[in-house]
Amino acid sequence: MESLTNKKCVPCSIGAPTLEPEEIKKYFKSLKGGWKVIDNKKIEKTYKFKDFKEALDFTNKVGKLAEKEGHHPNIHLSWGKVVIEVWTHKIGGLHKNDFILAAKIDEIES
Ligand SMILES: C[C@H](O)[C@H](O)[C@H]1CNC2=NC(N)=NC(=O)C2=N1
Repeated sequence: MESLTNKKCVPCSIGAPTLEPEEIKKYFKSLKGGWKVIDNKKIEKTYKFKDFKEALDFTNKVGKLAEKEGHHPNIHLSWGKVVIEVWTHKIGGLHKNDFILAAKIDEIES
């Protein structure tokens, strides 16, 4: 499968189907390590940093990426740590967009 980082998030409409478990497995395999699938409804990863400022810088870069992609994670910022959760709120589950965004977050140089 072509790298997810070469793809762009596309607007998805209400009522679009969520990914089936087999599809989730397929896209999950192409992500870097550290991601977890939660109840086949969302994906989550914890990033560690040396202090609050580095965690905040990373958070801001994720925010900029999300705005560019038009697809947004939940971001939990604390001292030395950022927890990223990704799912498609509009459909209440996972969409290919979530894996594209996750792959691009992993490309961010902290
Ligand atoms: C209008 C706007 O494009 C939509 O609400 C987008 C924004 N970013 C989004 N991000 C995520 N994760 N899920 C959505 O359903 C979603 N919808």
